[in-house]
Amino acid sequence: MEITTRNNTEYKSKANDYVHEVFQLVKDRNQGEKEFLQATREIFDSLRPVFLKHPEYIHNGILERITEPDRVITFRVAWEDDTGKVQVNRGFRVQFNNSLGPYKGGIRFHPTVNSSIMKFLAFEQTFKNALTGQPIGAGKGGSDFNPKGKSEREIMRFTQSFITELSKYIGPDMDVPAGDIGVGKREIGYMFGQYNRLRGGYEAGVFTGKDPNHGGSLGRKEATGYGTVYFVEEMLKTANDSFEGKKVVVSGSGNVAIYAMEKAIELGALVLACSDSNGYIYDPNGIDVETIKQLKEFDSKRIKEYTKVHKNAVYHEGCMDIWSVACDIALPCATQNEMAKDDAIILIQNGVKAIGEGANMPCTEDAILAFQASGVLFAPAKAANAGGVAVSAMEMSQNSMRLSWTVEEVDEKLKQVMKNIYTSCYNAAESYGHPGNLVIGANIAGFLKVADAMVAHGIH
Ligand SMILES: NC(=O)c1ccc[n+]([C@@H]2O[C@H](COP(=O)([O-])OP(=O)(O)OC[C@H]3O[C@@H](n4cnc5c(N)ncnc54)[C@H](O)[C@@H]3O)[C@@H](O)[C@H]2O)c1
Repeated sequence: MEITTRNNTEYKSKANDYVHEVFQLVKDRNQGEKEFLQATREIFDSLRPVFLKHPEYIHNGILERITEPDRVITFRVAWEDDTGKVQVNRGFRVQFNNSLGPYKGGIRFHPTVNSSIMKFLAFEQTFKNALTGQPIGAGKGGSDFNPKGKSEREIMRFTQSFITELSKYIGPDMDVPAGDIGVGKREIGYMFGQYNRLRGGYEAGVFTGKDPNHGGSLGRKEATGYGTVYFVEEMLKTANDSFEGKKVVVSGSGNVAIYAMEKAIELGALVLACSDSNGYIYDPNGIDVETIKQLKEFDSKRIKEYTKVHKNAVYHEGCMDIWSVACDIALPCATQNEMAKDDAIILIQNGVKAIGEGANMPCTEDAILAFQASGVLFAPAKAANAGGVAVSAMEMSQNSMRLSWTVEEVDEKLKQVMKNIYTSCYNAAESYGHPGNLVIGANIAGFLKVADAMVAHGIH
């Protein structure tokens, strides 16, 4: 494509046509994959101004290539339950883009896992990992296996079967998985053990999120939640504000939610509510994170048990109503599409000032638009929750060097990464004509890094 005059009307329409045509192509090729199409649509909308400045990306077909995964691996996972019955689940690994480094992204065990969800997560990961500034590509994997109600041995047998197949496609310089929903350090431990058994060696850098006692990084467990709060803190700073004295609501009570609450409290906030998939608790005295840790990390109990220890707290059945709790800052940290437009409107009416996405794509497109239209500060997931993968990349470095950094060293580096991410999102939004819009800023800043590497590596 020959483009000589930039920023003129003719070229503007060429850039728009390009985005429109490629989106049509993506839609036709990925019919019915609603989460994946939702994620691509958001990116495409943000990138229009980029193609106005950079016709070379059109010339190199970057949008067509960046939306097509390098490969999607689907496989059968057969395993035997405690009664001796054979069970079959489906396993996935989407290796989306390795222009910046080995594929990197978590593994999710949840009954809702399907091809669309895997692809959306891996696609988002492409931009997120680029934003960290570290040498990591992007992938995501998982299975529709439901760990709820399974015995420890069933989880081990399933995980070993899953990794026996996946081991053919991963490795420290090839693809480095980590945890996600339903996959914590216990499951990573089983995967790591089985992988090494199959390979007959000890490849420390093949998984991240390992136990710090054997190859994991200190500070990894806390990284996503802490990182989200560090990012929101930077965002608040530009509005001369902080977490001090703020009322905060956090959805979820898993890995991300727990450490987001912990850091917000450390910075002087009062966390009023948190949830699990059954319901939410409201504690007017402020959520006691140690009780949540005990319930979720050690006892595997439902969140309603919290009220047995804290008599002032109230349990509400149904997790979605958590957004009716009035707050200054809302941190959705549970799952995708958990905050819809109606929730956004209630939050806005209740005076919310800032939103930080700890989970991946927790807010629907309508909800984001409503926040932006009302001047609510909005921190998008691919920037705000990149702290987890950033510390995962630090785990890879430590494994390669065969040494361990202290928790303070890791936290300091994490803080710096989150500040850098904030600055690059902020600057990209400004230089492409959308000051303050961090959704657009994150998409553009992440895209530019990957796109430049793709151009440099030639067409393939
Ligand atoms: N763990 C990480 O390092 C990391 C990094 C980046 C992004 N994420 C994303 O953060 C989100 C949470 O991941 P996690 O690692 O904390 O998982 P987790 O399995 O530790 O916790 C998930 C929590 O959400 C709750 N939940 C599920 N559906 C819910 C709903 N509809 N409403 C309220 N609560 C609900 C579960 O009960 C659980 O408490 C996911 O979107 C994940 O992809 C995680």
